[in-house]
Amino acid sequence: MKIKTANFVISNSDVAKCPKDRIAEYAFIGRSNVGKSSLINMITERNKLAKTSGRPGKTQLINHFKINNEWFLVDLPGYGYARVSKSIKKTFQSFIKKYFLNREQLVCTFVLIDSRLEPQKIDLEFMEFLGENGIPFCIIFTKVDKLKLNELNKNIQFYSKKMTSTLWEEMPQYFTTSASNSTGKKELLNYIDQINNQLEKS
Ligand SMILES: Nc1nc2c(ncn2[C@@H]2O[C@H](COP(=O)(O)OP(=O)(O)OP(=O)(O)O)[C@@H](O)[C@H]2O)c(=O)[nH]1
Repeated sequence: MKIKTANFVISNSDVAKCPKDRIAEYAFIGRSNVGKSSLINMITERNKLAKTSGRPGKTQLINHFKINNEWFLVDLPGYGYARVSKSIKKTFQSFIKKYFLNREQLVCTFVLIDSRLEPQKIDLEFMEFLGENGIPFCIIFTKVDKLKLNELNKNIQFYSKKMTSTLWEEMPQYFTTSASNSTGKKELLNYIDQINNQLEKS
């Protein structure tokens, strides 16, 4: 898929105020600082579509971007940012939960995981929440340029073992990406394209 247009539509914290268009929606979420904004900019080839910084926790709203006038890319707040207050955390969690439980247009959620880290409780719990509620998701292992290939494979294997030894029958579909060298861009966009084509036919 070639990204021809990528337009910011709206930011808010209320799922009822999200765009009404009945087009496929793909959400991106992960722990603060996982590289979500960088990934969004990499796949859309826009330097500043999503705001990046070394400071974790800037994305605090549900941000809708319309891609090629065909689908929505949604940039969600990072979870697990320790420096926000407990009450802010609670509000985050409740509006994010509402988004997932109520957004009918959502066809796939991409859960971003830093490829260098061991499985984190907060990510596993979040995927559990998605699974329990029948919300389809894939994993994206980010920042793979920071690892050697054998280290990356080892980490993914470890992740897969952890998931399949708990709640999951198999490792969910996953992608490996780097915003530094565009690894994974084609695969991710092809995957979205494939789903969009299937939806168009059905
Ligand atoms: N080496 C490398 N660094 C990356 C990559 N992606 C992001 N980074 C760096 O990681 C830091 C966080 O990146 P962001 O894209 O702002 O992360 P975010 O997940 O949007 O952050 P929040 O707003 O906290 O949700 C920045 O310093 C980026 O330059 C990557 O693929 N490779």
